[in-house]
Amino acid sequence: MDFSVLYIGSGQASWNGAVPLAKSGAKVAVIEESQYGGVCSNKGCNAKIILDKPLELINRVKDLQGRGIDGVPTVNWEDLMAHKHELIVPQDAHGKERLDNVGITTITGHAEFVDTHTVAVDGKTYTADKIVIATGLRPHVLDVPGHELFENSTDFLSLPHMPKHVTILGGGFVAIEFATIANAVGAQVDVITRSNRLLRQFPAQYVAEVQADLKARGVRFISDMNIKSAEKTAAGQIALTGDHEFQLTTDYVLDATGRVPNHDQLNLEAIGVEANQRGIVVNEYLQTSVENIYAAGDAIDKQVPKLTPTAAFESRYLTARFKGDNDGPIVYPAISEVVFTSPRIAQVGVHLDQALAEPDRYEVTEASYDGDWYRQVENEQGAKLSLIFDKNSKALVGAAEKSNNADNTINTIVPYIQMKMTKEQLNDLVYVFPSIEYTLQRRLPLV
Ligand SMILES: Cc1cc2nc3c(=O)[nH]c(=O)nc-3n(C[C@H](O)[C@H](O)[C@H](O)COP(=O)(O)OP(=O)(O)OC[C@H]3O[C@@H](n4cnc5c(N)ncnc54)[C@H](O)[C@@H]3O)c2cc1C
Ligand SMILES: NC(=O)c1ccc[n+]([C@@H]2O[C@H](COP(=O)([O-])OP(=O)(O)OC[C@H]3O[C@@H](n4cnc5c(N)ncnc54)[C@H](O)[C@@H]3O)[C@@H](O)[C@H]2O)c1
Repeated sequence: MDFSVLYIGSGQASWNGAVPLAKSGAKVAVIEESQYGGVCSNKGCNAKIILDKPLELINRVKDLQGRGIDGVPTVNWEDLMAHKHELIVPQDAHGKERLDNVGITTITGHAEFVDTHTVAVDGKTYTADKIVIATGLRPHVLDVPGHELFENSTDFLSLPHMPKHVTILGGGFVAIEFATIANAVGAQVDVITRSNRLLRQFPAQYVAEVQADLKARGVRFISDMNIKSAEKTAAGQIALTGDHEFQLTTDYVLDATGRVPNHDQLNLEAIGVEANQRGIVVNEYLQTSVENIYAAGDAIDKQVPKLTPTAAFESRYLTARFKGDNDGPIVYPAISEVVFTSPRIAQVGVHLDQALAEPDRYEVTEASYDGDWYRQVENEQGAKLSLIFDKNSKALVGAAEKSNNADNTINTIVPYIQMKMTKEQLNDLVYVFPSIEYTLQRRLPLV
């Protein structure tokens, strides 16, 4: 065999495990057909958070108007985009170097299976004892006449000029995060959804509040609407039609109707790897229906969120398994999530909606930060934290927050929940004062 382990794809689900595996002496190869480092590094999380940063700052400045700050700056989209390019363009080369530097063989091109131990790239074949499929997802394309006029998340993250009127199809992460950005940069934003519920992963109450906030800032929501067609107008705009004779003319359409697995381009049927429209089917060891072939990251059909930290966790799990350090099944920890709206919503552990629906099992305490002197240093209004306790064990089992600092608060809570920390242990943590963490600690039932 040419290699001990061969990874298809170079994203978070690949390099987080491949690098330590190679360092331990294994003969490792990574095949990448596009940019090294995958979606998060090149056209996902990293690029998005750069575009979000000025919004976050501006929101904080707005909250302090007349309280020490006069005047609100505006976003210069072209300069911001240049800053984004400067940081993101080198990621591809860095991603390859990270692999080359530890002796991993990098192969650039599209991989397809020949048999269960052999993969072909541009007519050349490579063999390996074990193969890890880490091929991720690509944007879904809404199947309507004229869809070629739509752009996707990758296009938006390199948009040279912000159009006057941006229309977004979908109500998930990408749709709402990018609606927040386009609105803050000054575009008229319309969000068209086929149902009336946005961001299904997050607590209904907090999502409704974020939506109301976006509406107040001028974002229009058109719900229960199926788009039927798109056409270019004589003036160069895009004319959309939908249910009940709906018509809308706009400058730009972002198709944010989800992401689909790339496994349809791997010749899996020929070698018997089972897959469906949600991803590759794996067992509790991340093993596919073919014994020596594994899968990790967004590529797999799984219940846990398809996020960067889960992809990295799975990659590290596989490395521990391949090295013989862990022969048990994958056990997912408490997984935290955040949506980068302004304010943000973040959560970890038991879902707030589930906890509210099961009052016999869970106790939920909701606290508004409006009366909290430290959080009011920033004068943010309407920030809220829900803590979820198991009624039997009294343990903290979940939390959700809506605030500008929600990601930080929830990160602080992650170890409390994951380590099942007791009241005594929580009481023993000494945080910096004043700080968000100190403020949060005071909300927990300590001694
Ligand atoms: C706009 C956007 C914003 C996001 N923001 C966040 C965020 O803020 N936080 C967060 O946690 N997650 C975020 N995500 C999700 C995150 O990017 C993914 O969960 C993560 O990238 C998954 O990593 P992966 O390695 O499984 O797949 P990917 O990163 O998709 O990597 C798969 C790689 O495989 C390659 N490939 C596919 N098929 C082949 C083939 N046949 N041959 C060779 N190579 C192939 C692809 O080119 C790609 O580079 C975001 C996603 C998007 C699209
Ligand atoms: N902050 C973050 O962590 C973050 C940010 C962006 C993306 N992501 C990840 O990227 C992935 C993709 O995000 P996304 O927003 O593209 O997907 P998503 O699944 O979150 O949202 C897709 C949206 O499109 C709608 N939709 C699907 N098919 C449709 C159709 N035929 N017609 C109309 N609407 C349709 C869905 O109802 C949903 O509202 C997710 O796995 C997410 O975890 C994470």
